[in-house]
Amino acid sequence: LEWAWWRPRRLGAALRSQGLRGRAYRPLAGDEPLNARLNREARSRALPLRCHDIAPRAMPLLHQLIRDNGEMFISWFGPVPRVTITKPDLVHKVLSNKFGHFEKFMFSHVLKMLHNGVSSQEGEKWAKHRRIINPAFHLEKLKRMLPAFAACCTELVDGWESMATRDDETIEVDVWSEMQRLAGDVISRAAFGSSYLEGRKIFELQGEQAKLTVLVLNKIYFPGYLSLPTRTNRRRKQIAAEVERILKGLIAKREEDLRSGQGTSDDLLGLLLESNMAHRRGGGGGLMTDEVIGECKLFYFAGTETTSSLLTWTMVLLCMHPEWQHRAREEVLQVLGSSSSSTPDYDCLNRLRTVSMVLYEVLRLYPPITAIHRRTYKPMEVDGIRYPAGVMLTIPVLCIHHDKDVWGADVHEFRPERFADGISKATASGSGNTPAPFFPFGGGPRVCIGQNFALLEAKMGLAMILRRFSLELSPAYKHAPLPIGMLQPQHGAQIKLRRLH
Ligand code: HEM
Repeated sequence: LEWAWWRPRRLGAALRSQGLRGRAYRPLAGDEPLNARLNREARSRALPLRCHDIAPRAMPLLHQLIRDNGEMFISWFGPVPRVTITKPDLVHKVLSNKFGHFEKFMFSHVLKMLHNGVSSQEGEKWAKHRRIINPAFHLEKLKRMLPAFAACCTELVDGWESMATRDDETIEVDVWSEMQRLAGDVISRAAFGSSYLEGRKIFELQGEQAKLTVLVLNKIYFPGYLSLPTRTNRRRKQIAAEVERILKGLIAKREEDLRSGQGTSDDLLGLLLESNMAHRRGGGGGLMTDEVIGECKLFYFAGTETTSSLLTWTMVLLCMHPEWQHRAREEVLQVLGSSSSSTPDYDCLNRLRTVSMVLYEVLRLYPPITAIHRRTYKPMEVDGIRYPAGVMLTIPVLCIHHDKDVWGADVHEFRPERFADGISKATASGSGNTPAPFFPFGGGPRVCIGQNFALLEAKMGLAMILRRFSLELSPAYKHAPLPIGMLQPQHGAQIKLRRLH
C-alpha cells in the first residue's frame, strides 16, 4: 500500500501544492498504459519524407503533455512521479547540479524505486570514477586513435566498393546496420587496441545482452522476474559470465604489461589502467577490476548505438537534402583531396566546417538520446520548487530541440547554417552569452565523456563515405524515427550508394 498508493499520493500532493500541474496518479501503472497506446498508434504510421517534425511520432506522450501543460508538469512512471522540465535554463541548472544531488536515473533504479523507494547515494562514487576515466578521453589521446578510426572506415567503404561492380555501380544497403557495424568496430579498436578481435566478441555478446534486456524490460512490473530461471534470463547470465571472463583476461594481461613497463597505452583500456595506477600512487584509491569491467561494458552501450544513430540520420538527411550533400562533399574533396588512399588527420577533420554544421543540425533534429533522466535521493530545491526524495526528473531533449519558441519559426527545417557561428549563436535569440538549449550530449559534470570521440568518428566516417559515394534514398525507405534506446529508423535506413570516380 505504501509503495503503490500512499507514497505516490504524498509525493504527488507535495508537488501539486507548489503549483505544478499534470496528470493524476492511476494506481500502479501510472501513465504507462497511455504511453503504450500512444506509442503503438504513432508507430503504426510513417512520416512523409523530409518531415522533421518528429516529436509527435517519437515521443507522443511527452509531446502531448507539453502541449497541454506547458513547460513543466507531473506525469507518472508507474508509481514514480516524474516531473518533466523543458525550460533551458532550468535544464542547465539540473544538469549542472554537482555530485549527484540529482542522480542519474538508470535501469536498475526503476526496480529499486518501484520496490524500495529511494536508494543510497551513488554520486560520490561516480565522481571518483569520472576523475579516473576523464584522462582516457583527453583530446590529445583521441588524436592518436584516428588511424584506427580511419582503418575501420576504409574497410567499410572498400567493402561497398567491391560490391559495386563496373556494370552496376549502385548498391543498396541498410545504413543503420552498416553504421552499427562501423561504430562497433571503431569502439573495439579504440578500446582494446591490438586485442580488438576479442573486444569485438565482447561487444557482440553485449549487443545480444541488450536485446534480451529489452525483452525483460517489458515485464518490469512483475517483481522478481529478473531472478526467474527463464531461457532469456539463463542466456543473460551466461553472456555476463563470458564477457567478464574475457575482460578479466584482457585487464590482467594489460596490468602486467604496464607494471613491467612494456605496456602500450594508446587505447581506452590502456589509458584507463594507466590513469588508475597514477590515481592509486597518488593515494586517491583506484578502481577495482570489477569497476574497470563496468567501464569497458559502458563504452559499448554508450559508444556504439549513439554514434551509429548520428551517422545514420546524417546519411538519411543528406539524401533528403541533396544540396547539403553536395556542399559537404565539395568541402571534403577540397580539404582531403580525392585520392582514396590519403587518410584524414586531426587538422583535416577540424577544417570540415560544413560537415560539422550538418552534424550539429542532425543532432538537434534527431538527437540519438531523446531524453535524459535524473532522480532525487534527498529533498532538493531548484528554482523555487522543492522536490521530495523519490521524484524522477525528465529532460525531453528532442522536444526542447523542436521548440519553436526557442529555435524560431523554422524549427523543423533542416538548416545547418544556423550553426555557422557556433552552437551558442544558433538559436533565434542566441546572443552567445547564455548557454544554448542544445543537449545532445547532456550537460554539467555528467556530460557525455565521449563527445569529442563521437564527433571525430562521425566526421571521419562521413568524409570517407562522401568522398567515394553519392547517396540517394531507396524507394523502400520509410521515414519512421523511433526511440528504442537510441533514436533509430524503425524500418531500417535503405540507401542507394553510387560509386564516384
Ligand atoms: C553521437 C554520439 C553520442 C551521443 C549523442 C551521446 C550522448 C550522451 C548523453 C546525452 C550522455 C549523458 C546522459 C545523462 O546525463 O544521463 C552521455 C553519457 C556518456 N557517454 Fe555519450 N554519447 C555519444 C557518444 C559516446 C561515445 C562514443 C562514448 C565512448 C566511447 C560515450 C561515452 C559516454 C559515457 C561513458 C557516458 C556517461 C558519463 C557519466 O555518466 O559520467 N558516448 N552520452
